[in-house]
Amino acid sequence: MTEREEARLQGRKIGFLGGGNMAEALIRGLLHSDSVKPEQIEVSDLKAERLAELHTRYGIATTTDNEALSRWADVLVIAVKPQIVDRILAPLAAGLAPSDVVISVAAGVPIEALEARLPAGTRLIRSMPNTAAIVLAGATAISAGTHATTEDVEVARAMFQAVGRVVVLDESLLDAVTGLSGSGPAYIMLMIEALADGGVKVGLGRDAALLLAAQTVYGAAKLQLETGEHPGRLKDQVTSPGGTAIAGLHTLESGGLRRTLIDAVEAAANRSAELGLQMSAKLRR
Ligand SMILES: NC(=O)C1=CN([C@@H]2O[C@H](COP(=O)(O)OP(=O)(O)OC[C@H]3O[C@@H](n4cnc5c(N)ncnc54)[C@H](O)[C@@H]3O)[C@@H](O)[C@H]2O)C=CC1
Ligand SMILES: O=C(O)[C@@H]1CCC=N1
Repeated sequence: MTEREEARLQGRKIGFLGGGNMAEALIRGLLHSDSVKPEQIEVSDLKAERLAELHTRYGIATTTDNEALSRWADVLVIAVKPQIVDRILAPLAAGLAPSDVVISVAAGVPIEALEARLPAGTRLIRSMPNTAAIVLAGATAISAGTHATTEDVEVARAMFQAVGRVVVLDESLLDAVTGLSGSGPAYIMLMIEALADGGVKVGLGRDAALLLAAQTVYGAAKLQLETGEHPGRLKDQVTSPGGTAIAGLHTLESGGLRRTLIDAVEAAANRSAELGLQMSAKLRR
């Protein structure tokens, strides 16, 4: 993150409404990256036990009062499950100032639906991060709401850039992002587990197999990101004529790995769109 981006977060009070997996990934990433101090973060949640855990781990303030959190925060991150977003928005109105920025991470909940439940003119950003934010390797897409300023987009960009990479996209593409990078860590974990199982099947110990599987996925991703080379070319560099890699690749092609991955992204994107329609209908009621 550049100094300019870091400066965008300086002194901002960031409130997380909902202290679950995604909120913790962002909090931990933000604190590890040193772009915010624990005094700049507060979390609200229904569960006192969960709040105590977050306080102990990160030294951040906590509350069970969502409205008090919205009063305190300059940047309010909505990090509850999509299904309950409709219930938590209206009570926040009294605590929101016109200069506050609201950032939603809720999968599938459209800007239009969120804005319908927030005070008129609320500066809103919709985002789709992923859990790799916890190790500063997140992938996030953000879209500006109707009243968000360029500066608001930059504040959101700085927040997510502190914990990984960011793209700014039109909202119409966020279901696609949810299907790919938002849900993607789950797909890759399945692959790491399966690769390690493969290693065990051919005689490796479980620990060595898991380490080699995870490091291979990490290294391959880093190789593509840092060289910017087409993945097909990088694949060819591993694949000698009549060699081992082509034998493995042939098996993956026979099993339909590419088609299955494409279908998985599409299925998750469709589910995100479906959730969005349900949420929109609920929020307009
Ligand atoms: N987990 C993931 O990989 C990703 C999640 N998201 C989005 O992040 C949001 C949160 O997801 P997770 O953190 O996975 O869920 P989670 O279930 O781990 O966390 C949600 C938290 O909200 C709290 N909560 C429930 N009702 C509340 C209320 N009325 N007031 C305050 N807190 C309340 C719960 O006690 C829980 O701690 C969802 O909208 C999801 O779509 C987005 C990208 C990736
Ligand atoms: O499955 C879910 O609801 C969340 C949204 C994006 C990733 N996981």
